[in-house]
Amino acid sequence: MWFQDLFPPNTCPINAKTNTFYGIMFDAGSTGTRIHIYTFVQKSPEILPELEGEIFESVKPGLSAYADEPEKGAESVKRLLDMAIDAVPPHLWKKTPVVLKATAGLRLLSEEKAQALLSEVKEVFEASPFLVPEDSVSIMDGSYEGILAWITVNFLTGQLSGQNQHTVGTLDLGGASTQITFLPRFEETLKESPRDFLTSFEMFNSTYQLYTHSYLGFGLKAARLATLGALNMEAADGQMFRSSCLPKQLEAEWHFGGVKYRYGGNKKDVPLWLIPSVFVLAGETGFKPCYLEVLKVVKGKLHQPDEIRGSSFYAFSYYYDRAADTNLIDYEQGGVLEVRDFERKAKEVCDNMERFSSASPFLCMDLTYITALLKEGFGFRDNTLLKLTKKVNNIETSWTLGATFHLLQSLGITY
Ligand SMILES: Nc1nc2c(ncn2[C@@H]2O[C@H](COP(=O)(O)OP(=O)(O)O)[C@@H](O)[C@H]2O)c(=O)[nH]1
Ligand SMILES: [Ca+2]
Repeated sequence: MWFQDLFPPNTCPINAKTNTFYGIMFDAGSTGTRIHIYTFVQKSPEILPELEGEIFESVKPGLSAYADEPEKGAESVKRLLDMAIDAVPPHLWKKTPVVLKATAGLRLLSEEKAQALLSEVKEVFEASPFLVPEDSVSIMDGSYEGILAWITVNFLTGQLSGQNQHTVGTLDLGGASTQITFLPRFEETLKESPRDFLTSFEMFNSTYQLYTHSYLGFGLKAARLATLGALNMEAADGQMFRSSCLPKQLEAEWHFGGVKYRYGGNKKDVPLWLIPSVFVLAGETGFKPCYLEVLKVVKGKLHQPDEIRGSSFYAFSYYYDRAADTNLIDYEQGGVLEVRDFERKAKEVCDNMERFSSASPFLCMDLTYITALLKEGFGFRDNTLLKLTKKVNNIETSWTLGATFHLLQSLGITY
């Protein structure tokens, strides 16, 4: 506006009562890249800034799909960044930090390919009018992914302010990795957990000692490959991977992380050695044989803290998507489920694959994996409650908000 050039931002009439500022956080996930543009309002210097709103947009595929053409990957980031040019008022561009953090997709690429992608993105940031902090483009450590998602959910549900803090644990199921995070209440948990599963984190003038772990290769899409016996096969082209979790007659192709995979159902005339599990017979499909196949991916591979068996958790990303796809929850509202609801739905889908064939051919495998991950992986009880949420107060439940708070704090923009 005309008068903005006449006044410094803080004394500008439009900002006379409050101080508005922005933060731009990119989530470079394994299945897509997303921009979150947050608006904060600082009403007075003594109190914490309030989150006023979020602009969110996403593109597919994720950066890791551009492993061999990093400039194209950076272009997808640039298109999203152009949205921020429109969203943030020009006089605040220079004060608005922009950061990208990549998760499991880039963790699984070679160091060289991942670095090429990151440096192309850095160039896009440096050519923009925004504040580019040091280390603005990086691969995030898995434990931060869990901590920051926990901060987001507990901030949005009001558990990080005031005296009576009843924090909730969080479960995130991505394409390539999965995270579990909670604040232990019992001494036993602290004693029995591997040291690198426990971490101290400071936020909003409090220190939280959290249990968190990120399991690389245990995201929903990586688990599909593991079930098919195709994980970490760089040259999978040509080979056919079969599973009793897929419709019997299916034969198709799938691209993930820049590799092409051929996969199909467990047909009767398939040679025995092509079937992934010794417990599964040729021609067999359905929940029982599928569960056996999936079980070998998770059983004995995850730490099971006793404390979580009876507590309830917030769950999002693919937990949410698959529950919504099968009408276990409302797509917009989310809902509360028990672990056994995923098992019931997995049985229904796997034992009637023809009926669900119009949905994704992986629906049976995905629901069975989620069931096995929750029960045999983390050791949850059948009646453990899961609160499935996509948004709280219209803000995405993503680690990106926690990361933005952390960023603003480290830049001294908030404290
Ligand atoms: N509600 C919501 N879901 C998200 C957001 N970002 C990613 N997801 C979900 O995350 C899942 C994909 O995981 P992704 O981040 O690509 O893989 P990762 O790198 O293994 O974490 C899908 O279920 C997405 O719907 C977000 O900001 N909001
Ligand atoms: Ca993710």
